[in-house]
Amino acid sequence: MKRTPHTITISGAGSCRTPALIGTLMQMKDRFPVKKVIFFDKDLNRFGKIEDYCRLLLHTFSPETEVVVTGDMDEAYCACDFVFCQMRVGQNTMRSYDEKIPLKYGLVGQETCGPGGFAYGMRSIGGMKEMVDCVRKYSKETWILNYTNPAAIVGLALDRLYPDDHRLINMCDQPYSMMVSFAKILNVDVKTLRARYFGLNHFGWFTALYDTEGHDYFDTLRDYLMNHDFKPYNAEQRTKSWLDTYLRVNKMMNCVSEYIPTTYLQYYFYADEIVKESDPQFTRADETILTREKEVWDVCALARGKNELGEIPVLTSPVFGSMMVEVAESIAYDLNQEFIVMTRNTGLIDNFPAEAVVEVAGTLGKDGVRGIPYGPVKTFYKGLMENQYAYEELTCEAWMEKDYTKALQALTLNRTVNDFDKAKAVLDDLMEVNQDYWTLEKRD
Ligand SMILES: NC(=O)c1ccc[n+]([C@@H]2O[C@H](COP(=O)([O-])OP(=O)(O)OC[C@H]3O[C@@H](n4cnc5c(N)ncnc54)[C@H](O)[C@@H]3O)[C@@H](O)[C@H]2O)c1
Ligand SMILES: O=P(O)(O)OC[C@H]1O[C@H](O[C@H]2[C@H](O)[C@@H](O)[C@@H](O)O[C@@H]2CO)[C@H](O)[C@@H](O)[C@@H]1O
Ligand SMILES: [Mn+2]
Repeated sequence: MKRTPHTITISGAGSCRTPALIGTLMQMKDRFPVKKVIFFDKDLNRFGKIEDYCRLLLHTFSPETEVVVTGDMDEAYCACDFVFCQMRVGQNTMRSYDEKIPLKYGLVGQETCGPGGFAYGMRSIGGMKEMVDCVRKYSKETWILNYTNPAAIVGLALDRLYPDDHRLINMCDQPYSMMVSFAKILNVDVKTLRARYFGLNHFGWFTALYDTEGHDYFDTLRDYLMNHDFKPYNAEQRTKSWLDTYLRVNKMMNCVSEYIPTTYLQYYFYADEIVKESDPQFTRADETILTREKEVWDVCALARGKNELGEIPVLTSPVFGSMMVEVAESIAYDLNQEFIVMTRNTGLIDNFPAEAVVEVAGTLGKDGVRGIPYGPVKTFYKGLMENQYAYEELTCEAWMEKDYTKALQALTLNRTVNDFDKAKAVLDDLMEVNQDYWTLEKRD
């Protein structure tokens, strides 16, 4: 049966992931056809680096698709079926501060974890609220598929701000990416793999892995990871920093091996070691500018002024882009495909607060996310999650109430910090450089 085509708005269209997202959308155009693509960014100069390439891909593979480029929020959000949201509020300039300021105090400097994730979260909540308010001014029907980070903070804040909005969905590609890597190790088709998983975003564990025929792969995979380096599915394209990030999954499993931890848990278990290995003058923000951004922009430059694709490569994204399109497809055509999803807990993890936003296996369909009940989690994991959830909750409350004390409490609770004085020092520095994005008031 022919599938109804949809109108999508890409928010944060200037992202260096957009060209590969469009390439993937074109690869999957029969599964999720698009009648109109609206590219929206607050910085159209940045989108300008990739605009000709994106237009050329759409023109080549789906000439019937209408293309709109706009810097006007109302035009972007007034009439779309789906928003694919991938904004980076503050762009790479602010990512760089997020990563470098904590390192000054011997603290983890990371995009989504620790003080950097806190500062980024405080920026993202504002940008996301502005977007959701604008979309909802026009329609309650539009699906908002959010990938903006830190998804844990953004997801929790949006759940608190829009508690009845089941068309507002937050996703992370990290569990998906790990499953693609597991499939490669096991030499099986990832489409046949199903997982059981629990945690918070960027703070979770795989606890089961089997295929649609019921073959259980978990013990085989665990044994493999106890004895072999964990490499991402696309190791040859990864920088050393990402390869090291995957290797610490082995390291974590050499201590506690009953489950498979997601990569970013390492920032909470090996904070000191990671800080020692970090260069405070050159962090991941610098690396992405010199690698991914440059490579993408170089390919896109080949399309400037061209009417035909010819030998210009079609960028695709087997994780970030594929997941986005599969999520939209599953919702649009009510396929109820399984993903690792973020959702309000409401008893899915039955010994964890009902109002937390957790990450578990679940399905996506016309009614939104349906989490699969997990059951209780064991004390070690529950303790870690409770601590992390308290940090996330205080971060959201600090933003909503502009409360300095709550921000300080949040940072002190964060396992990568754990020290009042360091928390205060890093908070004061972050607050200073984030003045245009968020403010806090001292009330004592
Ligand atoms: N959920 C996940 O697992 C996952 C995976 C990868 C990336 N991400 C996130 O996706 C986003 C994009 O990442 P990237 O590295 O490709 O970003 P990028 O820095 O290349 O591009 C982000 C774009 O967002 C734009 N932007 C900033 N504020 C905006 C706003 N209010 N409205 C619309 N656009 C705005 C910027 O101008 C920029 O062009 C980030 O938030 C990143 O953390 C999430
Ligand atoms: O440092 P970056 O910008 O390269 O990546 C930050 C993102 O990292 C995670 O996504 C990874 C994923 O874990 C990895 O396996 C692979 O597929 O690439 C993804 C990045 O494209 C994380 O989930 C994201 O939230 C981060 O933004
Ligand atoms: Mn993620």
